Order: sequence, then structure tokens, then C-alpha cells
Amino acid sequence: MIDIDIQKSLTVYHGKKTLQVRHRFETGTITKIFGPSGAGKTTLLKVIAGLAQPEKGRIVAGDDIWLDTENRINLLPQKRMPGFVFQDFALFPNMTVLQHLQYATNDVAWINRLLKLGRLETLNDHKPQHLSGGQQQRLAVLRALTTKPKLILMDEPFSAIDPDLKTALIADLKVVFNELKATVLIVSHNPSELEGLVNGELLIKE
Ligand SMILES: Nc1ncnc2c1ncn2[C@@H]1O[C@H](COP(=O)(O)OP(=O)(O)OP(=O)(O)O)[C@@H](O)[C@H]1O
Repeated sequence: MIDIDIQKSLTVYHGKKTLQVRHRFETGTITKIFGPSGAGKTTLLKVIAGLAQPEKGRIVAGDDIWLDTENRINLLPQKRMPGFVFQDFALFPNMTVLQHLQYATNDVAWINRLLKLGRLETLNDHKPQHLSGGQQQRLAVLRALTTKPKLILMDEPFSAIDPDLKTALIADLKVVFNELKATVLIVSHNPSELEGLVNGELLIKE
């Protein structure tokens, strides 16, 4: 369970606005985060991961307090360690596909399963610059799963993946999320791509 109640001031081109989110994500649920461009969806994921700081609020993950501004508690990102798929992939330019996965785990069976899930088995020794946009995004998704995280934050994770592969990947991910009993938050602009995967929605208003 992730309980969140935060306020963060956003700097937008015409001044400031406040991102205000209060929501409980139950353990094992898969939630679609949606709303207009610039509303603060990416910022919300970063606040949960500890990569952006809200002025005010509390985040509780299970029995652990990650953030409590009143009591000056703010766990570092490396103590929270969710799986994170960044909108721009944030791959390591000098690492091969395999090295991206080996970076966080030495579980060979798990790495092989992920490579198969992402249809990247034959591209093990390729670096990001030799991968297509869709292949890079699939690698970003796989990397987020290497540590078998209990919380997975995904920012537009399927935007560059072609429709057929996307359908197969989403079906496989659903199985993995269930196995991990992971709580998953997925930012998506596409009204239909997450049908059958998510069991909750959260609108971030402008
Ligand atoms: N750390 C920050 N501090 C203050 N303002 C920020 C911060 N990060 C982003 N912003 C601003 O907050 C606004 C919302 O950005 P964000 O990327 O979270 O929106 P979004 O809903 O994910 O948009 P999109 O759907 O277009 O990706 C932007 O105007 C951005 O400039």
C-alpha cells in the first residue's frame, strides 16, 4: 500500500501552480495516471520516488514512512528504490542490453525471462544507440523490473512500442506484476492501451 498526500508548487510558463494529490494505492493494484499535459503526472512519480521534493506532505509505503514534511522525514531515493521507467528511457549509453539488466541483479534466470519478455534476447550485446526507439523503451521497462520491486512507476512506458508488440508485452507484464504482487502506477495518454491491465485510475487535474 502506498498512501500519498502531497502538495508541490510547480513552475509553469505563466507562473506557478500547485500539484495536490491525495490517494491510496492498495497493494497489488495497477493504476492508470492520466490528465492533461503539464498537469504534473511525471512530477508525481518523481515525488514518490524521492527524485522531486514537495513542500508539504506525507508518503507512507506499507509500514514505512518515506516522507513526512512536518516531522522532517524524507527518505533518499536509494532507500525507496521503486522500479522506474522514465519517459525519456534514461538508458546508460555505454552499457549493453545485458549489462543494463546485470547492473541490478545477478539472477540469470530472471534476466533471461526479462529478455524474452521484452523480445530482446538476440540483442544482448547491443548498446542503446544501436537499438530502435521501441527496443530502447522495452529495455527501460525490463530494467525497471530487475530488482523485482514492490512498487513500479512507469511514465508513458509504451509510447514508442508498436501495437502488436505492445499488446503481447502488456499481457506478459500483467503476469509478472501479479507474481511480484507489485503496486504499479502507469502514466498514459492513450485512452485504450491499458484496458484489461489496470484496475484503478487517478486523474491529475490541471
Ligand atoms: N521539480 C519541479 N519543480 C517545479 N516545477 C516543476 C518541476 N518539475 C516539473 N515542473 C513543472 O511542472 C509542470 C508539470 O510537469 P510534468 O512533467 O510533471 O507534467 P506531466 O503531467 O507529466 O506532462 P506531460 O503529460 O506533458 O508529460 C511543468 O510545467 C514543469 O515545468
